[in-house]
Parts: sequence; structure tokens; C-alpha cells
Amino acid sequence: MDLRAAAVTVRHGARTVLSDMSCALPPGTQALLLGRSGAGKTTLLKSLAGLVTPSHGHITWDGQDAARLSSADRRTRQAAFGMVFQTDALFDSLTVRQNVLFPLVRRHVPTAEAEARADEVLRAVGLESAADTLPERLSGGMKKRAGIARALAAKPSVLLADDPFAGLDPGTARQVARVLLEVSQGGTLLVAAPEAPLDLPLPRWLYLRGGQLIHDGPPAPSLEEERDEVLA
Ligand SMILES: Nc1ncnc2c1ncn2[C@@H]1O[C@H](COP(=O)(O)OP(=O)(O)OP(=O)(O)O)[C@@H](O)[C@H]1O
Repeated sequence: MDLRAAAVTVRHGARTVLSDMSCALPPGTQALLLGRSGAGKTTLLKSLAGLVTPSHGHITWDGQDAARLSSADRRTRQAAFGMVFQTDALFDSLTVRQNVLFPLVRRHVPTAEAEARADEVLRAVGLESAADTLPERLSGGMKKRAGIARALAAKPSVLLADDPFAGLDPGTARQVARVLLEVSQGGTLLVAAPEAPLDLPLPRWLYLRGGQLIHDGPPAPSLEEERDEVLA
């Protein structure tokens, strides 16, 4: 999917959370969305996926304004998005495999196809041997990978991941980064994080500061140093 934000402003009450932000994410884009806590990363991801409607400006999906689609059309198009949220929770009473199957069943994917896809994505994230395990028995990194598998099961063409490394030790974060890279080949991958993850050296950085996009281009580590100076 060709994904664009055109002069997008998002306000919550009197507060401007994203300000006049534009970017183009053509199919196959691989980018990091960086910025300190509160910079607006989650809001941008949700706006791109049509979960937050801009106060001004437009989000377009293959050239169509997401806000102008009927709610039925919007839901259909949203199937192109795989989302990994910070607060994603797995259902405690379902096994890992059942968790991955859940969104497919809800979308009425035929059982045999759903099961084949669940097994394929669980293999892709290295969780095939934990498929019949309940989430409470998984490590933090395994839960994260199960969340990625669930997002991938519907074969999204755009994978949006919100701080998928939060709370993970460096080894596990590396594993999750590898999975994200492997599974997103060919599609669009946008990963939000407070700082650039060493193990996910994506070629493009979108850098938000106070709701404004201050950089959209190749990696620019000096932005992160500036941030430290501001905080010091
Ligand atoms: N529904 C809402 N109502 C009011 N304020 C909100 C709402 N959603 C987000 N905000 C505010 O908007 C700002 C940006 O939030 P957002 O979650 O997009 O930032 P972020 O960069 O993802 O931060 P973090 O890395 O901490 O998740 C924050 O100050 C937040 O408190």
C-alpha cells in the first residue's frame, strides 16, 4: 500500500499532538520513527492506520483519503495493516497458536487456510515449539514475538510496530529485530522507538520532536545527541 500523510495535524482538546506533518511511505518502505516519549510516535502510527482521524490534513491509502471512506470500506482496507502496539496483550486463556488464529477466525478466513498461516508465522518468529503454550509461560521476548506473529497472520502489506523493544534485554531485542526484518521483506515496515535500535539499522529515519517532523531522510545520529544536550 502507498501510504501518505499530507499536512496532518492531530489535536486532543487544546493540545496539538502532531503538527502539520507530511511524509510519503511508498510500498516497501523500511523506516524508523524516532523521538522521545510524548513526541507523537504512537499518534502518527495510529493516524496512518486510520485509527485516529486528523484534525487537519489527510492520510491517504493508495491515493484515497482514509477519512472519506465508508466505515465498511475503511475496515476492509485496514486489513492491509499489521499493528504491534506497546500495550498489546495476548489472551491469557488461549494458547499462542489460538491467539494467532483469533484475528483470522474473526475475519472468517477458512479454517484450513487460517491454521496453515498461523503455523507459517509462528515458524517465522521461531515460536513453533511454543504454539500450544499459554502466554503466562512465555518470556517477555516470546510474548513480543507472539504479538508480531498475530499481526503478521493476516499478511499485512504494512507492518507498524510501536516500540517493540520496550522492556526487552539486548539479546531478546536483537532476536525481535531480526524477526521484524525477516518477516517484513517486500512490505512496508515502520518501527517506532525512543532511540535508534542498534540491531535494526533501517535506511530511513523519521524524527519527531514535540509533534513536528524535524527530519525525514537517512540515519542522522546527531539528532539523538542533540536530544541529550537538551535534556542535560
Ligand atoms: N487520546 C489522547 N488524549 C489526550 N492526549 C493524548 C491522547 N493520545 C496521546 N496524547 C498525548 O499526545 C502526546 C503524544 O503521545 P504519543 O503517545 O503519540 O507519543 P509517543 O511519542 O508515542 O510517546 P511514548 O514513546 O511515550 O509512547 C503525549 O503528550 C500524550 O499525552
